[in-house]
Amino acid sequence: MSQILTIALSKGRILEEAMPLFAKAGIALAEDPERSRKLIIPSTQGNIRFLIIRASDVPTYVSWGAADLGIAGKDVLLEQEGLDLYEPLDLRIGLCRMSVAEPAALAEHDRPARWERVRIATKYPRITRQFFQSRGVQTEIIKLYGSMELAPLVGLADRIVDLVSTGRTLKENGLVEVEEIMPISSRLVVNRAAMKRKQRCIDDLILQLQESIQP
Ligand SMILES: Nc1ncnc2c1ncn2[C@@H]1O[C@H](COP(=O)(O)OP(=O)(O)OP(=O)(O)O)[C@@H](O)[C@H]1O
Ligand SMILES: O=P(O)(O)OC[C@H]1O[C@H](OP(=O)(O)OP(=O)(O)O)[C@H](O)[C@@H]1O
Repeated sequence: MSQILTIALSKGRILEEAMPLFAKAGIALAEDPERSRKLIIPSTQGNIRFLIIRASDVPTYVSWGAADLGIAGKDVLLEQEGLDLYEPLDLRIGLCRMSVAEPAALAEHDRPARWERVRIATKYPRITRQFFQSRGVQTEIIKLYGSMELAPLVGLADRIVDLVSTGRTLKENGLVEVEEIMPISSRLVVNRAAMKRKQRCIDDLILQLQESIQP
């Protein structure tokens, strides 16, 4: 008898981009989570169910074993301390990059190689601290939960660290990307105990998803 697998993911872009991968593996959600208010959604394939949660909560559910697997951005995974998750697959969805950006006027005469002290607004204080520390730059970090692009426009910070994809959000707010910190994509993460207890089901799912990933 096959065991039940619980997969945690977030609504919005991850759900949108992950659904075609699951569909290629023969797995579909029984209800559309963008319409339903249900937080546990069964799949059409009996032994898999989905938990619909905030993107930044996915690692928590998986590391405590409340979900066996999850899909989370590398940004979210790197930002949370002390995670012990197995990360078997880069799903190559949610593709973007983590970058430092600043007002175009500042960028005209700014020299990133000469930064000594910067004031940065970001949702990612840990990644930001590590990046600037590795370059010997002192940071004052202002933690925000969204709309980082606003901060330099109203004097809350000189610069931001945020995700960039098309660059449209930066452009429409008069900001430019000055340094790329790292490329970002979403990963399949697995609870370590579940990996042992439900090894066959999880291995099968990993293999199926691997075949669905765009080269
Ligand atoms: N513009 C983008 N293009 C591509 N991928 C992105 C983009 N912005 C974010 N992502 C990726 O998608 C993931 C989920 O982003 P989403 O915007 O759905 O959630 P969120 O609002 O950041 O999370 P939370 O609700 O927990 O604050 C991010 O962690 C990141 O890996
Ligand atoms: O380069 P672009 O294609 O414009 O994408 C970048 C934007 O996407 C993300 O925000 P998102 O749309 O997820 O909004 P939120 O994080 O504030 O929910 C990110 O925080 C940027 O603001």
